[in-house]
Amino acid sequence: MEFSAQNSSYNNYFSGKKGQSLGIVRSMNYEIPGIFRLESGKTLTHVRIEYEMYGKMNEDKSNVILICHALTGDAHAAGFHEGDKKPGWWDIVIGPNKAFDTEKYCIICSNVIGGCKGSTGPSSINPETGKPYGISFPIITIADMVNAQKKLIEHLGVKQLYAVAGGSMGGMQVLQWTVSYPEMVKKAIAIATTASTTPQQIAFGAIGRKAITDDPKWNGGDYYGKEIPAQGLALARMIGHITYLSDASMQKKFGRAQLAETGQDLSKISSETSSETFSDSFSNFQVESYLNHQGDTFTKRFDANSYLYITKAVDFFDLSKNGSLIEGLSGVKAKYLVIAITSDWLYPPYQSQEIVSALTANGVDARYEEIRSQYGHDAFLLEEGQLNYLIRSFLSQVLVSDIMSPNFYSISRDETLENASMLMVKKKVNHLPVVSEDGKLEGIVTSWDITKAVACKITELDEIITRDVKYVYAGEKIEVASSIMEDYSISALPVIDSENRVIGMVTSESISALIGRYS
Ligand SMILES: CC(=O)SCCNC(=O)CCNC(=O)[C@H](O)C(C)(C)COP(=O)(O)OP(=O)(O)OC[C@H]1O[C@@H](n2cnc3c(N)ncnc32)[C@H](O)[C@@H]1OP(=O)(O)O
Ligand SMILES: N[C@@H](CCO)C(=O)O
Repeated sequence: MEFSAQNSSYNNYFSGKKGQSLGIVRSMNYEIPGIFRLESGKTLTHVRIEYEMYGKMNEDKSNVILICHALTGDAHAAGFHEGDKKPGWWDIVIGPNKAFDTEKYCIICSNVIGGCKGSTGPSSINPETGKPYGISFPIITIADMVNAQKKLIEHLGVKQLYAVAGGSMGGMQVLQWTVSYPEMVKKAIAIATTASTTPQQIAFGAIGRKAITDDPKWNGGDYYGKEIPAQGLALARMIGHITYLSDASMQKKFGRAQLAETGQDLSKISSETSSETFSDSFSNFQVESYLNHQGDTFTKRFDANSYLYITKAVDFFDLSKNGSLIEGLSGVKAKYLVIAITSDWLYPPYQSQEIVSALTANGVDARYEEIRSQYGHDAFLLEEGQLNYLIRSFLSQVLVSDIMSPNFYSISRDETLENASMLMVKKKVNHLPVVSEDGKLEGIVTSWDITKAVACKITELDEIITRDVKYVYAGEKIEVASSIMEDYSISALPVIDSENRVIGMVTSESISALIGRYS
C-alpha cells in the first residue's frame, strides 16, 4: 500500500547489485510411488512430477522456497535450457542476487499435475490402457496439485518450506498449501490471485473451453497422434490473453495501428476481399495480428485437454467454508505477503484485500501491497523492479517469533533466591522472567542480579527483581528486539502476548546466529 515507484528503497534496488542469470538449468522428474488419491476419490498410479531446482539446500533444508506456476506455466521458472533464447517464465525474480536469491535459497518449481510439461496429465499414457488418457483423465483440483507437490517436497527430505510463492493460479496453490499443510509453510507470497474463483473468472474459462470442445478436431478429447484442435485452442488463448492485459496496455502497445499492407485503405480491403481472404482482410489491426500470434504460438506449446482440466481446477477453487473465508483460512499459520496489481481486472485488488482481511481476522500476520502497473494481470510476470523489491523485503524480514525460544524457564516472585540461582545453573540460563500464577510478566532476574545479591548479602528474591522489565511482542521485527537490547545493554528479552503473558525468550545469541543464516 505504501509502495511508490519513487520510493527510495525501490530505487536502491536498482543502484545495488543487479541480479544475474542462472545460466543453463535442467529439468528433473520424480514418480510418486504407489497410488495417488485425488480429492474426487479417484486414483492415479505412476504419477510423474517434472521439476527444476536452483541453488543449494542448506544442511537442515530450511532454506527451500517452492514456486508455483500459473495456468499455462511449467517447471522451467528460471535460467536457460540448452539452446533456448528465452529464459524461464520468472527469471526476472529468480537467480543470484534477485529476490528469490539462489545464493541464499534453494528454489524448486514443479509442473502441476494435469499439465502437459512433463507432469502427469491428460496427454500422458494411461498405464492401464497403454494409450493417452484424454478425457478419461480424472478431474483434478488445486488441492490435488498441492498434494502432488507435497509428495515431491517430502521425497526431497524437506520438512518445512521457508516460503511458497506464485501468481494467479500459482497464488491459489500458495493459499491451498497454507490451508492444507499449515505447519509446512513459514512464509507465503500470493500475487494477483483470489481465494474463491468469481463468476466472471469462471465465465472466461467457460468460453475458452467451449472454443476447444466445439472444434471438430477436438474429437471428444481423442486427437493424440492426429491433428490437434488448434483453432479452438488458439481461440481459447486469444480470449484468455485479452484478460491478462489492460485497456491501457493495449492502447500503449497498439493504439489503433493497422498492418502496413492494408492501412486505412477501405476500398482496397473491399475490392480484394474474397471468401478465401475474408479472414485476413478483416484482421487488419495490429491488435488482431498480435492476438493471432499469441493464439498460434500457444498451440505449439500447450495441450488442449490440459487447458480444459486446469481451467476447470481453477473454477472449482474456493477456500471459503460455510460461506466464510475467515473460517476457510482459520488454520493458516504462515506469514503472508499478498500482492495485487492496480490494473488487473481479471483478479482485481479487492480479491487480494479480501484474503488479507480474512487472514488478519484470524490473527495471521498478513501484509497487503500493490504493484502499480498498466500491464494488467500479467504484470506479475513483467514488473521486475517492484516484484524484486516487495518479495526481497518480505523474505528477508525476520520477526521475533521466527527466532524466539518457546521453551523457556520462569520463576514466581515467592520463590527463594537460592532456588532461582539453582534453576539458572541447572538450566544454563542467565535470565529468568518472573511471572504471576497466570503466566503474566512481573519482572526479570538475571545471573548478574544474583551475583550482586550474594555480594550484598541480600537473601530475598523479591528484593532483586527488576520490575521495569523490557519486553517485545512476537510479531515485532527482529530489529526492534535488537535495538532494545543495545539501548539498555541487555542480552535477553521476554516475549509477551497481548495479555502480557510470557510466551518465549529472545536472546542476543539467537539474533547473532541470524547473521550466518540470512546474510
Ligand atoms: C505464468 C506462468 O507460470 S508461465 C506462463 C507465462 N507465459 C505466457 O503466458 C506466455 C505468453 N504470454 C505472454 O507473452 C505475455 O504477454 C508475457 C507477459 C509473458 C509477455 O509480455 P510482453 O513481454 O509484454 O510481450 P508481448 O505481450 O508484447 O508479446 C510479445 C510477442 O508478441 C509478438 N507481437 C507483438 N506485437 C505484435 C503484432 N502487432 N503482431 C503480431 N505479433 C506481435 C512479438 O513478436 C512477441 O512474439 P514472441 O513471444 O513469439 O517472441
Ligand atoms: N499468462 C499467464 C497468466 C495466466 O493467469 C499464463 O498463461 O499462465
